Amino acid sequence: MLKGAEGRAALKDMRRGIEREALRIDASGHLAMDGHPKTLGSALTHSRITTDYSEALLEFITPVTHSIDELLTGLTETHAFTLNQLKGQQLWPVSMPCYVGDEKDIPIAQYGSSNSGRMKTLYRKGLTYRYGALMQIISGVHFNFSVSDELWDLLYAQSDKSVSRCDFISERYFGLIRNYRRLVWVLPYLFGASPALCHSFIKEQQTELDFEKMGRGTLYLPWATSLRMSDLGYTNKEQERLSISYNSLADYLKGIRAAIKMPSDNFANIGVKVDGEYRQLNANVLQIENEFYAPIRAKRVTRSGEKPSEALARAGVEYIEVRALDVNPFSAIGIEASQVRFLDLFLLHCLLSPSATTDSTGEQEIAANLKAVVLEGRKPGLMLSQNGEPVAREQWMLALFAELQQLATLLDGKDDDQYQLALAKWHQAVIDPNETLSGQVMKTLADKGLDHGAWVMALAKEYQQQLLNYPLSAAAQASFEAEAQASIESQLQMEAADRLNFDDFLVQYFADEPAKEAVSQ
Ligand SMILES: Nc1ncnc2c1ncn2[C@@H]1O[C@H](COP(=O)(O)OP(=O)(O)OP(=O)(O)O)[C@@H](O)[C@H]1O
Ligand SMILES: N[C@@H](CCC(=O)O)C(=O)O
Ligand SMILES: N[C@@H](CS)C(=O)O
Repeated sequence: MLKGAEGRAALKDMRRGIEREALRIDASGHLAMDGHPKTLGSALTHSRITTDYSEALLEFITPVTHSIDELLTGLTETHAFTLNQLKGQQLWPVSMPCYVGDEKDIPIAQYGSSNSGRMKTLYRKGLTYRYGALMQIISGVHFNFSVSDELWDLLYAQSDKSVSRCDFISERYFGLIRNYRRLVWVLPYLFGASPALCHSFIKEQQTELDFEKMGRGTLYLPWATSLRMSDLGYTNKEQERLSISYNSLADYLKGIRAAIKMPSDNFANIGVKVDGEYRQLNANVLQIENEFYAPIRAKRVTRSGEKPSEALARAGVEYIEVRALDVNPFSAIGIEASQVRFLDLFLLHCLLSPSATTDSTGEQEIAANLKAVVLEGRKPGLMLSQNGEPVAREQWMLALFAELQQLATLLDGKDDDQYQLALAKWHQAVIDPNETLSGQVMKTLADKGLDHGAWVMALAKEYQQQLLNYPLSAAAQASFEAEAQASIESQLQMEAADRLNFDDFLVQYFADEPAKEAVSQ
């Protein structure tokens, strides 16, 4: 049905958005200790330049677009504008942080005196008490994705229409999510780029991982792909007991709603308000839904004051957020076009393939496969488990790539080869693990005989030059300057408009909305 011109056009018209995080560092490679530069505008209200956990952890957000070129050009322009404002500071171009002095010195992001701004900073203070600042300055790239309305029309027309179009879309996005979770290990295998880290990252952490040492201060695991996605990285054990279901939007919302109300003894021991001072938003397993660190999220753009789950309950799933990407060290903007095209194919495959619901056995298999690939994904002959049966990593990937090849050929049609070229590039990594990003990182460190930190510093400098030389148009420059100014005005207006005191604001935010079932539009 999708092979005809109409189906092909409907498939091709995907929409994408990228969020890229990067630490600001000084010329010696140490974490920048100054505040978010005023010339970048307000981190609270700017639509494209904000901060994540730390005042030094920049986050660049692209507007949603159908065009891959526009997506990556927009991301590049944001990087170039920002580098021009950083007065010699650079961006740390890998996921795992380095050269952090005392963890207590890591500045959490500040968003001003408005209630929303204070809530964002308090949330981050809670994350600090719960997980430590070092984990929270790990950087990632998030890939946001949706398919066209035309594709939904075609798929819905083919369905039995037993549910509304809106509910049909939500359930199909959850089918995508379930297939993605069964295959999520493919992403750290291909794109994981944190097989090594600076010993300073481990210093206080207990780890049973038997790291090997390289140079003066580099620790690595010989076959690792993404330590960022390991227990040492941007994950947390406390959330494993949540067992949030992806079998339907309704089940998912039930799980999320329960989690933000589930008390945690560990986090209660921190205290919520001690001697009149807040330490965290509350003592639940999740302070807010953002704290659920899953490798993929169902999303809908929220209205002002709306929680992510309320937006989903109001009008169903609008897009999905892939959160399993390390920063690509071989790109000045943290991601390259061939990765975007692979992700298009991968996510379309997850959407269009049959998708069984998952039970606890399936969840265990998903977790075991991911852990194996994160810690030793490049190991020759690595065996994984598919529907309870042992399968070699290479064999599973070859079967997957054969299916993606059909999609690539269909999307390219007669007049293009971009998807087939992208797939062919990453197919090399299926055959030879050295062609994966983590394989290339290890090869680079070995060839250059460099410490991880020294290599990353050299990259940071190279990308600084590249981005400072980027020919930012006068119009783009003016647009960034105007938005920076407007965002500062907007923050001041928010601060002036607050009527509630902070305590009452938090009470209102967490007030029990009548449970809204997932509704048809
Ligand atoms: N329909 C859509 N399809 C694909 N991408 C979308 C769609 N709508 C929004 N996006 C993208 O999703 C991203 C949203 O990022 P943003 O940081 O603004 O929101 P968020 O992720 O919900 O916020 P936070 O990071 O604080 O949780 C943007 O890159 C945007 O372009
Ligand atoms: N820094 C986290 C993401 C932070 C967040 O939850 O947005 C990462 O490495 O993906
Ligand atoms: N973005 C991360 C760190 S602030 C979170 O929402 O938890």
